[in-house]
Amino acid sequence: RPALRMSRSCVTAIMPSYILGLDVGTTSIKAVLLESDSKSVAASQSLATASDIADSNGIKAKEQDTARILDTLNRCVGLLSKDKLQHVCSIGVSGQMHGVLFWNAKSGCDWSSGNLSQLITWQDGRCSNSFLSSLPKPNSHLSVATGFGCATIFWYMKHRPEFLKDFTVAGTIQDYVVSMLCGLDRCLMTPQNAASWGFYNTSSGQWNMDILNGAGFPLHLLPQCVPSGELAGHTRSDWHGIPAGTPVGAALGDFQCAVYSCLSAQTDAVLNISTSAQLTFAMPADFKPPDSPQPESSIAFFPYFGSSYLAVAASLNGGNVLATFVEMLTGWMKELGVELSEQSLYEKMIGCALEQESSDLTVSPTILGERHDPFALARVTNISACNLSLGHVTRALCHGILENLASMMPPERLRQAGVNRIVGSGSALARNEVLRQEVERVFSQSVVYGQNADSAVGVALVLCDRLGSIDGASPVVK
Ligand SMILES: Nc1ncnc2c1ncn2[C@@H]1O[C@H](COP(=O)(O)OP(=O)(O)O)[C@@H](O)[C@H]1O
Ligand SMILES: O=C(CO)[C@@H](O)[C@H](O)[C@H](O)[C@H](O)COP(=O)(O)O
Repeated sequence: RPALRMSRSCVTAIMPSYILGLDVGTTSIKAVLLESDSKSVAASQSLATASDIADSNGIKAKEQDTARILDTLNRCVGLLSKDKLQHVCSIGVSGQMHGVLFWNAKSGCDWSSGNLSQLITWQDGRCSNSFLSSLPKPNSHLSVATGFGCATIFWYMKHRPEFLKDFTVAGTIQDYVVSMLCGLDRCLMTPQNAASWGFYNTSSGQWNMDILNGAGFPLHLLPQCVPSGELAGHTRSDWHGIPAGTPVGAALGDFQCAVYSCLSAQTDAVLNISTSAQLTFAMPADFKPPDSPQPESSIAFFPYFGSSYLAVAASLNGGNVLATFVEMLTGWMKELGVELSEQSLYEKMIGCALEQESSDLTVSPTILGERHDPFALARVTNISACNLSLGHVTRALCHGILENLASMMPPERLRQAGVNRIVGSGSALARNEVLRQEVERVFSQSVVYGQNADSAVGVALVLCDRLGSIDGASPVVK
């Protein structure tokens, strides 16, 4: 619905305004334009970043090429209509949690600045269990796992201290994007992302300064926290036609934003499957997390907005399991001298598995282990001569992904929490009918699929609901 709206310094013609929602995912960038009055999606684009870097040092590193991510982000936004971009009234950014990249404030505020590290992602495996147990115990209800920002920084302190000396700022990839857009000389981080780094107390809203200081941690690399849903600043220059001075929200977690895009009732749970997978429900408003970490629990309590929490089974093994299978097939076919695009492989796999309604092949698909059980790697059992077709294997993989999630968050646990419906989100689920069938098979609750349910839409909705589209909403930091 077009509206007469105040725009920066003048009253402009009747023209809808939009909120740009960006999600920097592990596999792809998503960009949506949300019409701010109707809250409907006016346009969306998605591009794979193809940014994974091979682990050349054998340390189980999982890094991504930051320059490629940023280039993909710029290309993705560039695919949206220029006309609409000129009417963007605020920008929200979400992205993959837990990971860390480093930059230099002095050379910063420039997309192409030289002194920028690669992104060490949530899938990184360099922090062994013995290394993690050598770290101080956090004052938080969340335990620290490999791939968490603070654990990664501790790893650099021990193994490559000289590396850290080159950088003055650290943050998640989505924090970096916000810093660049606003020209910030430091990193502002919301509790959603801070909690995902470890050594952050969600009740007090503070980093574990004393504990970290006592362990010699470089405190200057800790971002400054701002509440989830607040502004971080304004764009410092024109960006793809979006005028300078446009308000930008402090970056949020992709998981919370996916939930925000489709959680409408206390009796709903949200199942998001993208590269990873999360099954979550909202805790009652008066819920307080436990005092200390529970590393063996498959359910964690992550901060949502204000003082509310989400109970989540955050599986490290979601769409990436299928992506790894596709990669394996591609590698084998290459060795055999056959070529088939990724897209056709997915189509054929899904097609074959739809024909194969069930399989007695059993796949436990935890190729990355799980945070509560890092040593339980994937297994294939019950192999017979009759269950090795592409249909059987794909069906068993998809079933295994859902069985694993259900073992982390059993249907009975959902029932006890009053959940009677599961809302599906995420593009791995949206693009894979076999996964959807398996959700419906494994969980007894009814299942619906959110339209436009993903993090980019969620973060745009947050901006829409929390800040309105009124120009000049005051930022936390100017
Ligand atoms: N052509 C395809 N058909 C079906 N599923 C796909 C296809 N391409 C990728 N996927 C799935 O989507 C997942 C990535 O989803 P995406 O939403 O892009 O992730 P993220 O939000 O983590 O960046 C992959 O891990 C894979 O399982
Ligand atoms: O692990 C958690 C929460 O602990 C996840 O919810 C978190 O979003 C993910 O680890 C990463 O952010 C990756 O998300 P995605 O790229 O799979 O969408």
